[in-house]
Amino acid sequence: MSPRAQAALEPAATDPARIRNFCIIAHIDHGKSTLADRMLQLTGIVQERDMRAQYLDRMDIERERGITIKSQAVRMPWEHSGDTYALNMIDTPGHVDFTYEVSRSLAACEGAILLVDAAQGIEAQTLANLYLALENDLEIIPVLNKIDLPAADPEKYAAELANLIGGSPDDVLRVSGKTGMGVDALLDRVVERIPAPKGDASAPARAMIFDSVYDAYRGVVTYVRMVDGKLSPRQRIQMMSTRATHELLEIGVSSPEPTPTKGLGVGEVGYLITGVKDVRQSKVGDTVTDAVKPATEALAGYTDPKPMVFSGLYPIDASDYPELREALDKLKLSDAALNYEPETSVALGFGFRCGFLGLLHLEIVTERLEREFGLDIITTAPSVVYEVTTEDKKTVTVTNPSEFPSGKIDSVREPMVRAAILAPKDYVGTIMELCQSRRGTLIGMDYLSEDRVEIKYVVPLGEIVFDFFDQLKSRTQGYASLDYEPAGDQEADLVKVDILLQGEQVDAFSAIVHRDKAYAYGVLMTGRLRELIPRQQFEVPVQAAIGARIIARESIRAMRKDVLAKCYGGDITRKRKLLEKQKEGKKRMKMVGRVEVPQEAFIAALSGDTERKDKDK
Ligand SMILES: Nc1nc2c(ncn2[C@@H]2O[C@H](COP(=O)(O)OP(=O)(O)OP(=O)(O)O)[C@@H](O)[C@H]2O)c(=O)[nH]1
Repeated sequence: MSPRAQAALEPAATDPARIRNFCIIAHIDHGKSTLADRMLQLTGIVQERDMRAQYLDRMDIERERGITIKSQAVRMPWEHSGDTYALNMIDTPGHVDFTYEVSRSLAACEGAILLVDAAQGIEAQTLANLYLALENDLEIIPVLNKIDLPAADPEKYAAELANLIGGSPDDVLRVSGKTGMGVDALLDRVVERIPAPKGDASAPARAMIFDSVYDAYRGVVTYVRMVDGKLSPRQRIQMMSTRATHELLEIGVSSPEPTPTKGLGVGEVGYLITGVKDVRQSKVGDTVTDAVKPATEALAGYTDPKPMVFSGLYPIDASDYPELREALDKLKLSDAALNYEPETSVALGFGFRCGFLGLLHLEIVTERLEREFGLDIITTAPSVVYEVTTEDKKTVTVTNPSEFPSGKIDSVREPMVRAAILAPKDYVGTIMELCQSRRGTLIGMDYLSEDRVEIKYVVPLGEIVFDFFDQLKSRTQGYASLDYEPAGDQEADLVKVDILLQGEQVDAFSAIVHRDKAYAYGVLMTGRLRELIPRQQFEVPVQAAIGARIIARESIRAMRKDVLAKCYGGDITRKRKLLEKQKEGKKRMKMVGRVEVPQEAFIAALSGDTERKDKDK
C-alpha cells in the first residue's frame, strides 16, 4: 500500500469530504461477497496471498452455506482524480430473515450499490432491499454482476433495472466480481455519486451503534458510525440510553483486520472496545457520546426487530442448561433479533422459549449454539404469535401452544404476511396452487418484463414458516424467489391439537393448526410416537385431541421387557449387572403419567426422525 493510501486510512485526520460510506444490497447469491472480495484486493488492503473467498464472511456457517449472516464494515483507500478517499463498505446479508441487519447497515451509509445478477435479473430481495434503501434516502448505484457468465443478458436486465429505478439503461454499470472486470469503474462511481457524510465536527460526540459482537478475548466489540464530533482512545464515553459510562480502551477501523487508530471523526465508521463483558451494555441502535461533554439529544435509533416465529430450545443433556443460558446471552449481543425466556416442559425439562425472525434465523441460531458453544439441543415445532379471545372476552397472546386457553374460545387471530413471489411466468399456475393450499388470498400480479411476474398474496405466517419456501423452490425448479412483510392479523378457525399418552398431555407436541388440518397433524404425530416409544408393561393409548374430543388414536402394545431373560444360568453377578444397567437407562427416562419414555423418543418425534426404531433395545 502506498504511504498516501496508508495516510487515508488514518481516521480522525480524514476530511469528511474524502469519505464515502456505502453498502452493497442484493438478492441472495447475486454476488455481494465476491464483489466485496475484489474490492479488498483492488484497493490493496488484502494481499493476493492472504486472499480467501468470502473474506468478510467470518463465521464457519457463513462460509459453508455461502451466505452472509452478519453485516461487516471495512475501510478501503481509493484514489480518484488525484485525491485519496476512504471508502467504508458495509457488506450486508441478503436473506429475508436478515432484513433487520440490512436496515441497520443502511442507516450508517449515504449510498448503496444495488447489485443484480446479469443472468437472473431482479429478484424478490432486490426489490425489498431497494425499497429499504430508498426509505433511508440513499443514493442508488445500479450494477449488473456476473457479466462473464455465458447466460448473462445485460441488455435485457439493464432495461429492467432502469425501468425500476428510473434513469437510462446505459447508466447501469456492468461488472464481474469473479474476474474483477469493471470493479475499478464502480469504485470511481462510488466516489462521484455518493454524497460525503455530513456532521458537526465541533459538536459533542455522537456515534450510532449499528452492530456489536462478543469476542472471547476482547470482550464486547461495538461498531459505530460517527455522526458528530470526535472520539479518542482513553476518553470516557457514555451510552445515551442507559447513561452508563465506560473508558475507551481501544478505538479503530476494520481494514479489514481490526486496526487501532488515534480516533474517529465525523462520518467515519469503526469499532470501540471498552473491556465491557456484559453483552447487554452495548445495545444496537444506542448513541455513544462523550461522558464529560455529553450530547443533549440521542440519534434516532432503530425499531427493535419483532420476532415472528417462536420455538422452545432444550438442552439434550439437562445439565447443560446453565451453559445454554450463557450461550444465548452471548449470541444475543451479536443478534439483536434473538429473544428468549426460560420455560419448562414435562417432556423436555428446562429450556428456553425463543423468538426468531424466521425459520432460517432459527436454524442459524441452533447451529451456532451447537458449533460455537458445543451444545446439543432440541427445538420444538415452530409457532407464530396468536391472539386468543376467550368467551369472557379476555385476550391472551399465545406464543406457545401450551398457553392456549383451555375454556371456550370466542376467536383466534393469526399474523398475516404480504408475500411477493417473483418467478418466470410459466410457473404462475403451480405457485398459485401452492398459495391457495396455504390459505392465501391473491392480491395482485405484475409483469416486470415479458416473462417475469411478481405475484402478491396475503398468507398466514403460520403457513409460511413450515416448508413453504422449500415447496416453492421445488415446484419452480428453484426459479422463484420470495419476500414477505408483516400485514397485520386476521381471524381464523384455529384449534389446539394436544397429544396424549395414556390420557396425559405431552406439552411439547401440542400445536395450533387450522381446523381443516388438525386431523392430519393428529394422525402424523400419534403414528410417530407409536413407532418411537418403547413398549411398556401395559397397553398405552396415544391420542390426538381437540379439547376433550379425540381425533386420532394409536396404541403401543403391552410387553414386559424382561432383562433377565438372557441369563439362563444362575450367575447372580451377571443378573445384578443387567439390573444396574437397566437402572442407568431409567435415569434418562421421562415419566408421563405412568408411562416411561426415553427422552430420545421425544426428540426423534419432534425432529421427524421416524427411522429410529430402537424399541427393543
Ligand atoms: N460467474 C460468476 N460467478 C459469480 C460472480 N460473482 C459471484 N459469483 C458466484 O455466485 C455465487 C454467490 O456469490 P456470493 O458472493 O457468495 O453471493 P452473495 O450475494 O454474497 O450471497 P449472500 O451472502 O448469501 O447474500 C458464488 O458461487 C460465486 O462464486 C461473477 O461475477 N461471475
